[in-house]
Order: sequence, then C-alpha cells, then structure tokens
Amino acid sequence: MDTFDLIIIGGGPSGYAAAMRGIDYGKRVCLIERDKIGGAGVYDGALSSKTLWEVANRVASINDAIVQEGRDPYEISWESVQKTVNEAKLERKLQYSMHLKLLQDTTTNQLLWVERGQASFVSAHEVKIVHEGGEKIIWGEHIILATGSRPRHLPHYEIDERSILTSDGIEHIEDYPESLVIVGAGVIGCEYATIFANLGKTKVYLIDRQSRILPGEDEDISVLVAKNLESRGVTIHHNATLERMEVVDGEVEYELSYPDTTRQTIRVKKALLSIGRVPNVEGLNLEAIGVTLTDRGLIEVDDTQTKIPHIYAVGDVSGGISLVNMGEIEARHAVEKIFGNIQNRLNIDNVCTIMFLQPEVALVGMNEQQCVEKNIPIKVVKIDFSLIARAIAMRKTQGFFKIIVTNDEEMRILGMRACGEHASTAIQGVGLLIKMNQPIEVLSELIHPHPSIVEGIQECVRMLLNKSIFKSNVFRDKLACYSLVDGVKTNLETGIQCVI
Ligand SMILES: Cc1cc2nc3c(=O)[nH]c(=O)nc-3n(C[C@H](O)[C@H](O)[C@H](O)COP(=O)(O)OP(=O)(O)OC[C@H]3O[C@@H](n4cnc5c(N)ncnc54)[C@H](O)[C@@H]3O)c2cc1C
Ligand SMILES: NC(=O)c1ccc[n+]([C@@H]2O[C@H](COP(=O)([O-])OP(=O)(O)OC[C@H]3O[C@@H](n4cnc5c(N)ncnc54)[C@H](O)[C@@H]3O)[C@@H](O)[C@H]2O)c1
Repeated sequence: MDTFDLIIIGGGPSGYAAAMRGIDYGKRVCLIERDKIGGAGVYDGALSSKTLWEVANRVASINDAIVQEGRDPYEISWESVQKTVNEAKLERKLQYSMHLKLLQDTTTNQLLWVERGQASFVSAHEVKIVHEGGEKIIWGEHIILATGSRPRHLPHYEIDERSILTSDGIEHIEDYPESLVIVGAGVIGCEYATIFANLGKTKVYLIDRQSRILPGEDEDISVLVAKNLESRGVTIHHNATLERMEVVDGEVEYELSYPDTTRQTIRVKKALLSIGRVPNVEGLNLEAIGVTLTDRGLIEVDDTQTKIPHIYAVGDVSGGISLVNMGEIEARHAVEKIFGNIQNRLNIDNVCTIMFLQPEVALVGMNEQQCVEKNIPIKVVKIDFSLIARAIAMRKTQGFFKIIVTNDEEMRILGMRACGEHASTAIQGVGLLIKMNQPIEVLSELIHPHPSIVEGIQECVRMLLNKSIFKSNVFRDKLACYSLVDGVKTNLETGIQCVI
C-alpha cells in the first residue's frame, strides 16, 4: 500500500493550496480529485462567472456610451460569450495540469502524487480511491478534507439544468434566454442578475424573500445595487415567497405570494436557483471514523481540525466563509499546523471579498448592521465617489467608501465597504491596516498617487481626524461622519441625534 505524509481529498482551490503547502515542507503528498482540478474555483464558479461578468460589464459600458450618441446597441452572441469563458477556463486548466505534471516528475525527489477518483475512508488512516479502471487503498499520516460544496436544491422542484438551473448549469445554456427568473437574492443571484442585465438580451426577474436584496450587507449597498439592476430592466420581487415553480410547455411558470396575501403567476423561459450551497460530505464514510458534522451538515472543525486529531477539513465543506481566498488560507493554515507546529489560531478579521455587481462592491471586516447587532459603539465615515478626482475623470462617479472605526480615541478600523470603480483594489490597503493593527493616522499621512480612487479612503480617514480637504458641513449630501452608540445616531458635524 502506498503511504503518504499527507492525503488531501478534493482538488478545488482549498485542496490545491493544501497540496502545495505540503510539498513546501518536503512531505509526501497525495491529492485526490474525482472530477476537475480547480473545482468551483474555476468551473461553474469563481473564474467562469467572473469572466462572464467582465464580458457583460464591457458590453454594458460600450452600450452606455454608444446609446447616448443615438447609435444602435452593440450585441455579442452567446456563442462568443461562452468562447471567452471557455478560453479563461482552459488557460487556468493548462496552468494547473502543467504545474502538477512537472511537480510529479519522477526523476527528481518526487513529493506530489495526483490520483483521479472518488475517495472515501476505509479507516481513520486509510483512503479508498474508486475510478473507472478500478480501485486502490492508500495510507496517510494526516488527511485533509477539501471536498467543497454544490448548489442547494429546493425540495419538490426538479432541477433538470435545462429549464430550471443552478450555477452548475447556467453557463452551459445554448443561447441567451429571452427571460430568466432568479430565485435567491444573495451573492450568486445578484451576480447573475447583473451579468444577464448587462448583456442586455434577457429580461431578468429576481425573487427576494426579504425586503431588500443582499440582506447581509448594509442598506446603502442593497439600495444602490437594486437601483442599478432596475435601471437595466430587472424586476425585483421583494418580500416574495416562491409558492410554485414548474416546467410547463418547455417554459418555467412560477407563482409568488406576498405578505398582503396577493399572488402573482409569471412565465419565463428559464429559472436559476441560487439559494446557497451544501457541503459535499456524502459517501466519504465519515461516520465510520468519527468525523462529526454540524447542525448545518458541515464538517465540524475547531480551527480547521476535526474531532479526529490527524484529520482536518478546509474550505466550503467546513463552512466558514465560502470563498476561494478563505479556502486557500484555511488550507495553508491546516498544513502549517500539521507540519510547521504553529500555535496561533487562524485570524480572519481582514478577509477581503468582492461582489461582482453593478458597481463592484468590496468588503473587509464588519459592516454597520453587524456592529449594531453586536452593540459595538462605532464611528462611521462616508465619502461619495463624486468627490474623488479619479472618479470624476473616469466619468464614473457612482459609489462610496464607508469606513467603520471604534468609537474611542484609538479609532481602530473594524471594517470598510467600497462600492464603485476600483473597489476591489481599494479594499486591500485597509485590509492590511487591520491585519497590521495600525492606526488610521498611517493612511492619513501616506502620500497617495493622484488621481486615484484610494484618495477617497484617505479623505475618509482625514475626516475622522478633523483634517479633511473637503468639509462635511459644506458637502452634506456627499460626506457623512456619524457615531452609532446604543441605538442613537449622532452626526459628528452638527451634533444632531436620531434614534435608529
Ligand atoms: C457561481 C459562483 C461564483 C463564485 N464566485 C466567487 C468569487 O468571485 N470569489 C470567491 O472567492 N469565491 C467565489 N465562489 C466560491 C468559491 O468558488 C468556493 O468558495 C471555492 O471554490 C471553494 O473551494 P473548495 O476547494 O473548498 O471546494 P470546491 O471548489 O467545491 O472543490 C472541491 C473539489 O473536491 C472534489 N471532490 C468532492 N468530493 C470528492 C471525493 N469524495 N473524492 C474526490 N474528490 C472530491 C470536487 O470534485 C471538487 O473539485 C463562487 C462560487 C460559485 C458557485
Ligand atoms: N463574489 C463572491 O465572492 C462570490 C460570488 C458567488 C458566490 N460566492 C459564495 O457562494 C456562496 C453561495 O452563494 P449564494 O448566493 O447561493 O448563497 P447566499 O447565502 O449568499 O444567498 C442565498 C439567498 O437565497 C435566499 N433564499 C434561500 N432560500 C430561499 C427560498 N426558498 N426562496 C427565495 N430565496 C431564498 C436567502 O435569503 C439568501 O438571500 C456565498 O455564500 C459566497 O460565499 C461568493
């Protein structure tokens, strides 16, 4: 039987990162994947959907410009869109396969083995791999589970991935659907609503069971994103409960009910279900070896370690935040715990995230509503993009920066929300500040390039220190600085208070 220092089950971004960190330590590593290396980090997930978003964004930008000049809108065929997405996936696939092939070079000190097939536990140290050609059992000193997740289905609805689809099927449709209903107004739902609205060939309906989309984020973000979706023709059904959805004559008919007891029935060409994801734990034989699950069916971990000390779980399968960067960092942390003997727990205070919407939204740390829920006294400072020279030059002045700090002398940064052009790059500096536990003065004194979007962040920080260039008592609709303490909002410029 082949023996390894580390076996990793699942070759998505988490498993891949774990394997690479394992060979850094000079260990014998076996990575097992049943389908495609890269997982949802590449296919029907992060890379493919972001390529789609980029194409759609470009189409919308071109159209915004040419339609203003009275010219006909630019059109791109679905075939061309898919070709671009396929090119992106292929490029990544080739990088991974070349990388893995060279790392498995048997003429040098081979540390990595890649096995194809479905893995399951035979015992706490033995893993069976089943593939078309047969099966084998290997032995591992340590094992990392990185089996990821898949789209959540709704009971009683048949997902055929042709008429009623999930994110696994939507990129494989044959042409633009004339109309599309999206169930679930979370990240995936809002990203695909943005993509199809921007491509301009599909009438999009978005079912939001709450009163506003992206319920986990502050209202200012939900309102701006919803406004932009609606301006591109998206119908958002707020406070709507999906009562029925079925395929009728090759189309999708759905029925909604509202709190005022009214009902509505609509027919569309296709439906996309984006109501969260579930962990891939089935068939691993976890019960037999004592690895436990949480109430939500995720693998139960303490700082990436399961109840069985030599078995770890990372990425989507163990919950936390379902992101590529989170899976990778958890994987690296697990390997460092195993072979590097590190003692610290994983700190995720500075995880930066982007939501690919219109405009793009970047996040780090806590938002206002989370601070209020936890009753943390805070100061909030906001600047509208229309006051930032670079945004003016780009003629893209929609958006804002919002920084949240502790309501004390120290004004430690708790979080930031960036909503607008370059948001995804702007977030990084503040993420670093949180990680380094540095005071806001560092940003206030740093000489920023000009004109740059990040000057807006500097202006926010300077506002908190009472030394901004633009004064909030003049630009009252574009600058805001307030505290939120025990349910009372106080405008720090005027002293005016209101109860929230
Ligand atoms: C539409 C969409 C868009 C997204 N966009 C972003 C984004 O913009 N940014 C971001 O950070 N994240 C994004 N995500 C989330 C991100 O893709 C996931 O968080 C990430 O892929 C999780 O990585 P993972 O390795 O834990 O799991 P996965 O990527 O799911 O990989 C798990 C792998 O394990 C394999 N596997 C499962 N069971 C077994 C078994 N028994 N034996 C062998 N192999 C097995 C699977 O085949 C799979 O390849 C997106 C997700 C989706 C669906
Ligand atoms: N840009 C990114 O970083 C990115 C992009 C896509 C996905 N992801 C990851 O993928 C994960 C899954 O995304 P998601 O959007 O599927 O999940 P989500 O949890 O973000 O959103 C699901 C939404 O569906 C709603 N919902 C649930 N059941 C419903 C029902 N029966 N009817 C109507 N609405 C219902 C929920 O209220 C919620 O708003 C995310 O948590 C995220 O971590 C990240």
